[in-house]
Amino acid sequence: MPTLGIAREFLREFGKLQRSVQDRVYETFAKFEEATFAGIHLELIRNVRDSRLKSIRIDQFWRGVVLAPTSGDSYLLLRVLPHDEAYRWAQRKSASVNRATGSIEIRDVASIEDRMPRLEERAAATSERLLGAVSDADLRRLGIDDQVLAFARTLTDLEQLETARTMLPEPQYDALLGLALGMSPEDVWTEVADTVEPGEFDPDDVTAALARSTKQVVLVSGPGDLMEIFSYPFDLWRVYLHPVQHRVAYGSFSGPVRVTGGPGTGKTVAVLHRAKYLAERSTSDRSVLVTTFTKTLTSSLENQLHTLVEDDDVLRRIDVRHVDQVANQVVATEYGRISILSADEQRQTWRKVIGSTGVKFSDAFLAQEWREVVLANEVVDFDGYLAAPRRGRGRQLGQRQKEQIWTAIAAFLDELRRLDRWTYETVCVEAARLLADRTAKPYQHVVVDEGQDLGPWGWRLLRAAVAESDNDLFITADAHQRIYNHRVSLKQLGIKIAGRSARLTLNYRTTAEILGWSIGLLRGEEIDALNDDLDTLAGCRSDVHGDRPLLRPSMSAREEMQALVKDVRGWLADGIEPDQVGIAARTWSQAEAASSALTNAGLPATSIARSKPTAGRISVATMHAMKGLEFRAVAVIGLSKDSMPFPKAVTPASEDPIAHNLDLQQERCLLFVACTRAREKLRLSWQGTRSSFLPRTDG
Ligand SMILES: Nc1ncnc2c1ncn2[C@@H]1O[C@H](COP(=O)(O)OP(=O)(O)OP(=O)(O)O)[C@@H](O)[C@H]1O
Repeated sequence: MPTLGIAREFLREFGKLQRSVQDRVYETFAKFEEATFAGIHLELIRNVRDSRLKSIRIDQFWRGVVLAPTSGDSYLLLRVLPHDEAYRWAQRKSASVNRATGSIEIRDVASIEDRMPRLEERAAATSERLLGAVSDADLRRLGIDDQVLAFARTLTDLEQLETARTMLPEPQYDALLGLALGMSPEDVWTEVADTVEPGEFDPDDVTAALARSTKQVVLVSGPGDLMEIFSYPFDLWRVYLHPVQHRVAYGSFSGPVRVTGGPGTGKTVAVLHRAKYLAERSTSDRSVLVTTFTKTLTSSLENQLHTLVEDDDVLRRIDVRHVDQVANQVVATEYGRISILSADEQRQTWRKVIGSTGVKFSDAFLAQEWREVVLANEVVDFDGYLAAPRRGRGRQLGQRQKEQIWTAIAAFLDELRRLDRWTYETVCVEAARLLADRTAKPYQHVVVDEGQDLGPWGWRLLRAAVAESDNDLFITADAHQRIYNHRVSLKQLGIKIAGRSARLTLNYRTTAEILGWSIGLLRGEEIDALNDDLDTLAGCRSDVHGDRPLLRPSMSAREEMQALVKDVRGWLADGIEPDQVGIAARTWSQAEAASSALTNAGLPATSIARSKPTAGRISVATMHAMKGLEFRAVAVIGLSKDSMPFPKAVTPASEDPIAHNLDLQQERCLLFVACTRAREKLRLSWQGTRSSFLPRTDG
């Protein structure tokens, strides 16, 4: 029976073809099961370097380029292009089998040859080498062959490598990029090894190579499968996972697992598949909790689970709710309905306490001290407070000051009790206490997305909600996207992940240009990764290329809004649907202003603080609310010196230098989150002087 493979890279292009051409592509290949390709009629291409590359007629103008090995019955569809372009494309390419992974790879052999003399000339002028620290033996072990090795040895900077991306065979490019971005050969090997089956590879056996090429090729098992793939060319995550995603989502583990990875590397996708895997093996309803920290994210997880899981019985076993909802339910079941203080009411309560006790600290300082020292360390009395570590707090306090603070905190808690009111934190603390005493836990498995933003009280609750057992907790997190100042150590919270960590590095969302630019915003920041270790973005990369981010200065707020309306119109005119456009602002009032400007200009816009992203409407939101979402085009507005970092969110250095630096880091992370929501277009604007976070030049 013939095997048909579709190059994943082609699928993205397929999604952009006209509907009529897409239909013809489907019709051409839907017959593959009944006819061998000899029957479908492959045409020879003249002057081709690799005679296994043939053309197939799609319609009068369009041709497919197919890799059709001389023996066997396997075929790989590589491209669909207008006739002449398809021929030119094929004439420059050749196929091979990677030595390390055994997977199929396509290279632009003609361009590599064309590029070599210039690179050699430049290399002769300097002793600098991009991969000078890596030995030939390591490169070969990672699958680099003779031609690519010679090429790699001439490289003197990262840009030369990046511009060669479309020429080099993908697995070899990935390995070189990982090394160039600072990964060790061992780390690169760990990634490569995930895709390798032990044994020798026959370089001529294309059928076996296709089966091994899960990263590059989607294998089609029949017309139904083909229809499914062509119907969701952008939703491949439902069916085909990166090997690391697959290993973590479909493996069995003897305890909690942590998956880290930069933005867009498929952590949420891993969460969704994990929930499906666990629910399929579970027997009772609502036994798998899928959770995160906000309402918008929770509803987005719920929608995606409905896309992934078709069986209603399996869906019923999954309970999607955010951590505060879980806590609320536990506490309300015990005590009846509870009432939570709003942020404003909390501030007023602190101020009242300051008035009655006469302490000389601000309400913000006391609230932080309570959360980050008292609650984080489960302090219950003054002696405990004296002994507690003050992680992330820089201001030194003497015994007398601590006495004052403790008096204020005790008065605040008395006031909560007197009013019979709660805060989100106290609900979590109480829920964790109630659950810790129970042997029958509410869940068999807990799956957490965006774990970097849960506070210690949230983690204690989740730990108490599931018994310590195999596959108890599955956690994804990216500390670079931490937008609330919670610094936790999972180890200290009783969540032991030693030996059960994985890192995702391939970004599926954002173009390399947007990702690289956004990573630049965080350069030099040391960011801890939930477990007393540092997180890293080394190796985080994207294979898709596009425009560089656009920086748009304005003289006034009015001018900034006018330019925004103009650029958004341009995106819509280019065919980007309104619901694929996101506008992010640092503050609520900036978001409101943008929403009004767009609406007044007749463009459909919705503020997603009030409702979910809506079909047919542009989403406008604060950067916080953008978390976890993605859009084809994103405008980040209001990036003036006075708004970003947002002064109210930054503790003055004079009050607490450590908190000051952490607050600045958090503001940078927030901008990073907003920028990495963009798939293809990113535009940043400000009025007057630009934020110090932005590069000084626009190039
Ligand atoms: N294996 C895959 N194949 C194709 N696309 C994928 C794959 N995994 C994820 N994606 C796509 O990549 C994009 C980002 O995925 P996802 O939201 O899971 O990333 P993330 O790491 O959770 O991102 P963030 O931390 O920035 O919110 C989504 O559009 C998703 O559909």
